[in-house]
Amino acid sequence: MIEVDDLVKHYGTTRAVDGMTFTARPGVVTGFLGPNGAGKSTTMRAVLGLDTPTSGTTRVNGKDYRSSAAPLAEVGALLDGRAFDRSRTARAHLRSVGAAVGVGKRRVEEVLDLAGLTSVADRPAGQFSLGMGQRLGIATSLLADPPVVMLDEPVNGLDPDGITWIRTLTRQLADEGRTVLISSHLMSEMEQTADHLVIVGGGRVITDEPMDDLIARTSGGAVHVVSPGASVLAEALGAQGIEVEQDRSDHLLLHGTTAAHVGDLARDLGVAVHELTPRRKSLEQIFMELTADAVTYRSHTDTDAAPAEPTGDSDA
Ligand SMILES: Nc1ncnc2c1ncn2[C@@H]1O[C@H](COP(=O)(O)OP(=O)(O)OP(=O)(O)O)[C@@H](O)[C@H]1O
Repeated sequence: MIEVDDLVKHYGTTRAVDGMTFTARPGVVTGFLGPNGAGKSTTMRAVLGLDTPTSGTTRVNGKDYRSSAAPLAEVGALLDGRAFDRSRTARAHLRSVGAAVGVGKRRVEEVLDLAGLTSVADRPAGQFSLGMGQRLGIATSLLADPPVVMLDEPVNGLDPDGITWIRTLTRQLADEGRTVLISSHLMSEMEQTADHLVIVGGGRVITDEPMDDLIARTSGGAVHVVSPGASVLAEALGAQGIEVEQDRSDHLLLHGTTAAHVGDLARDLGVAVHELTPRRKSLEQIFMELTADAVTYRSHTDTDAAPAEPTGDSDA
């Protein structure tokens, strides 16, 4: 478990973290999201004792991480994916970290395999692509089999195969009962990876809740229906006080109801339904709305409704 309690970190006049409180729990993949400069990396560094808080506390499994006797066996962290000697091979790098933390060669081979690096294990890490470097960083973080894993932007530089690998790996780590805290800017990816979200802006928590709750809460209970009997359905639903939008003769958009209710009503009325879809907002849309006031660095071409990333799932 990672506990962050009223954490404050000032750099001169910059309030990098301004009263951050949240808990990342075991068995759950917690997504740590926020615009550039929101304070995510500073918080992660504070948890690892790499930054001294101005005030507030952080704890790992109930203790101050700085007092840990075996820190790498307690938290596996990826903060800077390129933090290794570039002239060393991946295998030599892992063996040297392994020797420092009391982990043998067999475990090195296991994490090389886990990270998909076995075939390039004897190449100098300096020749690695950004994605391979990320894989090596993650392999290093898992060497000592830690119960807590904290990854800052792990999918940076990874190709689709690597992104899928991170998704599967983080799920597996959480299913094994580990605490997994992962920051990312890729919302469509986080939507598929995280169970729980801590969204931050301006050094503070904006929302801290399960992903499904956040999406349901902010999507407003809309349902999309395609039916040859749309008008009959629209009349019956309207009579129940449900707000109905009919944009095409056979398409309805309903607000303040559920797919189950509409499906049951259609059955009672003997109306065929060809599509019945709860409308959910994409995490990208929700993130943009929640953090609009907290964005420090915004390009001049940004618009209010501009999911930059194709999610393909916004209205599914
Ligand atoms: N060592 C430092 N010295 C001075 N200012 C810093 C330092 N580290 C971070 N900051 C500032 O603190 C704020 C928070 O930075 P931080 O890197 O924690 O944000 P972040 O959410 O991780 O951002 P990003 O998504 O861009 O990585 C920023 O304004 C940043 O410029």
